[in-house]
Formats: sequence, structure tokens, C-alpha cells
Amino acid sequence: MARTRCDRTPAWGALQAAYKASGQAFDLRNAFAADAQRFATFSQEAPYVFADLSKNRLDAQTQGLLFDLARQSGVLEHRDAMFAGEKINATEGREVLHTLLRKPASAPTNTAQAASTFIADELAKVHSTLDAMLAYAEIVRADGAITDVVNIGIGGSDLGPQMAVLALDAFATSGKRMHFVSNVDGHELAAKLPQLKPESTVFLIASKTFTTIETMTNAASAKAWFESQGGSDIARHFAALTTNVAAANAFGITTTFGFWDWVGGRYSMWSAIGLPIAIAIGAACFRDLLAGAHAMDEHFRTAPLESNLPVRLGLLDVWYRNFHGFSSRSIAPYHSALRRLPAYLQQLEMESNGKRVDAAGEALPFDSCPVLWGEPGTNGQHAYFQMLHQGTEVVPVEFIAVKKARHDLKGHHPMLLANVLAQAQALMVGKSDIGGHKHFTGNRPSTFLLLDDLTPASLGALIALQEHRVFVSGSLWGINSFDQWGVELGKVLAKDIEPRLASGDATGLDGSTAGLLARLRA
Ligand SMILES: O=P(O)(O)OC[C@H]1O[C@](O)(CO)[C@@H](O)[C@@H]1O
Repeated sequence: MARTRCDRTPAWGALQAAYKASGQAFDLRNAFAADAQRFATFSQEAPYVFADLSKNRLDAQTQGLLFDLARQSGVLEHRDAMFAGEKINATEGREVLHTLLRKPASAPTNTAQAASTFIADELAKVHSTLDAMLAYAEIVRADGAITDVVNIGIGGSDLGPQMAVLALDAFATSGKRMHFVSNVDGHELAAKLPQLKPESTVFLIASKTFTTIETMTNAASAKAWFESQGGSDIARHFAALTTNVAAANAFGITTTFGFWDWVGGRYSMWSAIGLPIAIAIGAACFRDLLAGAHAMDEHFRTAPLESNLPVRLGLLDVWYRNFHGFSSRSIAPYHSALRRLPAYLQQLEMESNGKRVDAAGEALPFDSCPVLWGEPGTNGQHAYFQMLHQGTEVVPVEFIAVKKARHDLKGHHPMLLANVLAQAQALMVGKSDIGGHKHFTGNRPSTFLLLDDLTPASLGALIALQEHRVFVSGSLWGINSFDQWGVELGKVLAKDIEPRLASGDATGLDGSTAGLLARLRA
């Protein structure tokens, strides 16, 4: 698979020249004034998502050069290699096949996958596990004695299920209370336990590796609590969602749902890790979630570059990061049910693309992943939007709005939609009071993603869109988006420090860590 790092393509130099010639001084207001078709040209449909990119600092020439960049970097070949099951996660020697988790059993194998018996075998395993996991979800849903479901997991084993359970609240028909415990900070679990009874609680221990210290610590405490409260039937009250079934068995859990090394933690909500979602919304709705994601997969896999939304978003991300120098992106979901989306996207993008070396281990001579941050609208407007409108840094904003409301409170939804439109408009048009406190420079870019309705299918498509745009920018930057070595060092050091809190041994520690250790022990 030929892959050329973006800065080594002819298009990179052409983009640098275009940035100097017109990109730097690009003004959105002039662009709209000069082109009545701008909205149509820079917006598009993708499965379940309408995207308006017209309020971005892009003209047709730059966009054309960005498409050249994609072609010359080999993004499409890289994409095909992912779908074909090549081991594109080279530092871990793994395939990257989360798209297989949402591929229907009956879907024709695409060209890239046709020759692979590996893909066929894995797809069969995906569907037998999915069937078993959804059957179990229905059993829990139908079990009137179970009132509470507690997911214990962290990172990808927490953020996806939690985000989706909240997002799909309107589809929650189980009547169960869903809880998520992730932090090793005992305050979190300790606050939950008094709300629970062993005979009416199911604990889901979610960990790809079944070694993550936070999850293992919380799981052990939950099991100890369960037993101390007279609970006995572990097989009924504990299930493990993991690739490491042996470790789950050794922990004493016999009810297990597996997945595979080729599913990255932050790409795993479609696997057995999605069990809390399936319990909350039911098997049929979970299948709709997968179907929405699959529709976006097919769009990414087959749409021409020019109308391929993940490609267009990934290219825009590179344009902003490497040419405009924008260091962050703000996520503004105008739907309170999407309140955990920014946190989910932080892991998805920053754990994937927060790298300083390329796939060959060579230091990158340019910036990679931006910082992602945000809160739901309109709350963010009354917190940090001041900075977005008048701060010294330009932060591209990604608005996400939903046309249909699923409540009948009068007036709220039009007000919400008016606000999201107004914020995007204000960022762009600005307001004149030259030099004064009431001056808004405007020309601040935003992307607008619009869903007709927030449903399992549209959520699936929205998340798959984000996964693929992260793939595109990571691919252009030449990095491996599927490993996460950066989280290892802190884990190793915590293991070293923990016994020192008891012993006080500061041998070999730096002065600050030693000082803080002494203070914590005093
Ligand atoms: O599912 P596990 O193996 O417990 O890992 C949890 C999380 O820890 C990480 O490995 C590192 O933070 C994430 O990639 C992963 O989602």
C-alpha cells in the first residue's frame, strides 16, 4: 500500500503557495458576496447527515488542491487497505476492522475484501457474538427483577456506551437505570453503591484487555460489595465484555461476550462493549445503530473524493491545522442528549492522532492533532463563546444540530435552532465597532452538521463519520492512528509510585514528586 506523507507531495507546496496568495486573507463575507452558489457548492448530503461547509475558509481552488493532496498521499489506497483487513496498525501488528462490526451478515463482500477468508471468518464471528450479546440484552431487559445496570470500564470501554446511552435516551425502553463507573477515584463507585441492591443489579465489566487498573480495581470492589451484601449468583449478576476471556474467567466471571484485537478501544462501541446501549434501547435499535454506521462506511468506501464527507472534513482539518495554524476545534452539539459527545470525540481524535512521529517513527515536521473541546449549546454560549467571538485565537467550531425535537415543550426547539444558526452567523459576519469592546472581527469559520432526527441510525452515521474523518487526517499526516503508546508511561510510573505512598521511599524520584509524596504522607 503506497502512502506518501502529506508534506512530501507536490500538492503540499501548492497549498502553501495558495495559503500565501489567498488563503491567509480569505474573507468569508466576501466569498459569499462573490458567489451566490457558495452554500450549494460547499454543502453536501451523506447518509443521515447534511453538512454545510460553506462557512469555512475554503475556495474552490484550495479545495481542489486538497483533493490533489488526498490523491497524492494515497488516502484512498490506505482506506481500501483498512477495509481489506491489512495490518495497517503496524506498531501493534493488527488489522483495523471496526467497520466489520457493523457490516450486515448478508452484505456482499466488497472487492477489497473478496479474496480474504480471514474477513469472512471474522465476519461470521462478529455475527454470532452480536446475536448472543443481543439475546443477552433482551434477557436483561425482560428481567423484571433487575432494576440497575452498572457498566464498569474506562476510555473506549466507557465513553462510547455512555455517550450513546445518553444520546438515545428517547429510545430507552428498558426501564433500567443505567450507571457508568470509570474513574479509579473511589468516590465514583462509593457514591453509586448505596443506590444499588445486589439482587437487582447487573454489573458489566468492560475492558478490552481486562488488565486496565482502574477497571480491575472498580470490578474487584464491586464484586466484594456484591458478596458482602449477600449476593451470590455471579453468573447472573456479572458479565464481562472483553477480548481476554481467560482473565475474566480467572476473575470469576463466566458470562462473557468477546471481541477481537482488531477493534481499537476507542472504536469498540459497536462490539460487545456496546452491551449497555443494547440493554438501554433493545436489540432492534442497536441493529439500527450499526446500520447507520454501515451506511456511512459505504459512503466513505465508495463516494468519489469530491463528495466524500469524511474525506472533505479530514482535508479541512489538515488545512486548518497545518496552513492556518488553528490549534483547536470546538465541538458544539445543540442537543442536550449529545452532552458526552465532546468527551467521546476527544478520545477518538486525540488518542488516534495525538502523535509526534509518523508511522515510520520519524518526527513530524508539522503539527498534528488539534485540541478538541466543547459543551452542548446553548450552555457553551454562556461560558466560553465570548472567546470564540472575540478572543485572540481563531477556533473553528463544529456545530451539530437536530431538526426534529422529541419533546413537546412549546417554543424550546425553535429557540434552540435559532441560537445555533445565530452563533454560526455571528462568528462569520461579525459586527463593526472598530477597536471597541463591541467589535466582532467575524470571519470565524464553522462547519454545520445537521441531522433530521437523533435516532440510533443517525447517531451511528454521525459517529462513523467522525471515525473516518480522523482516519483521513491521520492518514494524510502519515501517522498510525490506531495505537496509543502515549498512555503507557504514566501507567508504568503509577505502578512504581503506589507502593511508595505506603513506604515513603523516594529513592530515584525527582524533587517535585518526592516533595509531593512527603506531603501526602505527612
Ligand atoms: O478496554 P481497556 O483494555 O480496559 O482499555 C481502556 C482504555 O485504555 C486505553 O488503552 C488507554 O487509555 C484506551 O485506548 C482504552 O480505550
